[in-house]
Amino acid sequence: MTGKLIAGNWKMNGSVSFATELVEGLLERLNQDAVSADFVVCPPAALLGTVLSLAKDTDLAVGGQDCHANVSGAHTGDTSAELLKDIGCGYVITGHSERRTDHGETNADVNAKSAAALTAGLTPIICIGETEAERVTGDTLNVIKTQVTESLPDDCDPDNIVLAYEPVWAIGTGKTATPADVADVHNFIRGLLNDRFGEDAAKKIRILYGGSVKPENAAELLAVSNVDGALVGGASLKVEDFWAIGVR
Ligand SMILES: O=C[C@H](O)COP(=O)(O)O
Repeated sequence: MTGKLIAGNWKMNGSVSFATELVEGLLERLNQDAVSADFVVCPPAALLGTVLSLAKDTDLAVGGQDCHANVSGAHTGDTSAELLKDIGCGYVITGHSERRTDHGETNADVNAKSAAALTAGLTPIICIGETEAERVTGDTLNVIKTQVTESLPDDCDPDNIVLAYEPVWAIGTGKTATPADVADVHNFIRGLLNDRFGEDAAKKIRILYGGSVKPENAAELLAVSNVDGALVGGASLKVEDFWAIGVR
């Protein structure tokens, strides 16, 4: 692990002109500022070609928002991890709560997709997080434990995975978990990773926080123990805001 990882998930937003302007803005800043954070953008699949051609041979990494667990085959509308790797991606988001909800993805699905990503040579950003109902009933840590246990592939290499803790109730709502809440969950996740991989290996795994991260709260959240970066939705669509989250 080096600096913080700031990942932008554009979700189903953007256009060719939007992507061009945003990526050019990021590259301009990457060229000018001394940056310790690593930046990755995850545009919709249809914009990957545009973004990859702009980001080629730069420090801006690019990722997909999902991949299929299979290498190829009759899976209309899906994209394999191999293809993402082939076109130049370095990352892929797996198990985002919107895919778990919209497409019924289970921990087993997320595990299989993450394994496919690793096999293809991509770094999966594996998303976990409790719903509001689970939080209210005090089940947060149980849910997190199950998700971490079941979503991470058996033989995954800690060097090549990223976790993202995103409380579902904080996504796109403007509600953010308090630094104390984030610390509790991130420290708990680190403990689970320590148990599974051993402390030396587990410390290589970056644990991102996601859920209404913006320039105004980024410094506080990124200063929390075991918060190694951010997975940013809405604020990643504005170059000034996305940049300000990672460079302060
Ligand atoms: O993947 C990103 C997260 O879902 C967070 O989205 P948000 O920053 O719009 O709350």
